[in-house]
Amino acid sequence: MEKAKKDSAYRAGAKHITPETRVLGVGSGSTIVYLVHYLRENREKLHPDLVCIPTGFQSRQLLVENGFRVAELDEFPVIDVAIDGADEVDASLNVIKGGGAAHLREKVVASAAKDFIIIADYRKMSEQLGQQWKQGVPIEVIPFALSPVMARLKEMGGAPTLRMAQRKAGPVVTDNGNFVVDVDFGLIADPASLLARTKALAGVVEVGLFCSMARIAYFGMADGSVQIREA
Ligand SMILES: O=C(CO)[C@H](O)[C@H](O)COP(=O)(O)O
Repeated sequence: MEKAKKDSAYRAGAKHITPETRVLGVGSGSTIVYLVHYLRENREKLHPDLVCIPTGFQSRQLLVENGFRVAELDEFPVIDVAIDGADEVDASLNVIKGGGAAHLREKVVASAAKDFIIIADYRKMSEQLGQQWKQGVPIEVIPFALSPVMARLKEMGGAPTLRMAQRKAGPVVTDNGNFVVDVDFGLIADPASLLARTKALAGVVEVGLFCSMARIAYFGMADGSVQIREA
């Protein structure tokens, strides 16, 4: 599995991070660690003034520890390329993200990017969302709105669960001070419609459905190959 993650990250890095890439969005998760390894091992191929915009605390730390310059969107509101992991990717390149509770900032960074690329291992590849990722769609909710949002999600046919922290009593609290509700909607026939309906609920800050955003996805496969899906 680690090899598959590394293969996808290195292939995408070699293809999409060129000497012209000045501002790079760097996502979150375990696959992204390999992208930072790629950057570390290929410094001579990078823009001399490369600036990285991390999507959260984890990738920020990782980039700083490896000697890369990190900045905020205030300073660099337009990103050349953003690369991020995924929890599931369907045949049309709709993506579920938020397994690491970072999808709000991940979506902001992806939206600011001229090009958004996904890296993942083969477990994330599916035909329809909900096939592989059984944990549900991550939805970031302000704590004040938790109960009404949970009730509305049930009315919409979902099975919501408040994500609980490990090694801390109580719920997961995001980098933005909010809660995450994982909502099982079964197989998702129309991700864009589900995104619109869930995002419209008062108190929902962001939904971990990324529709019509990714241009290309790289999947590291069990046999050592890398499969590519393009929008
Ligand atoms: O969306 C994310 C975090 O919110 C991650 O990108 C997603 O969970 C994939 O993580 P990993 O690379 O560890 O499988």
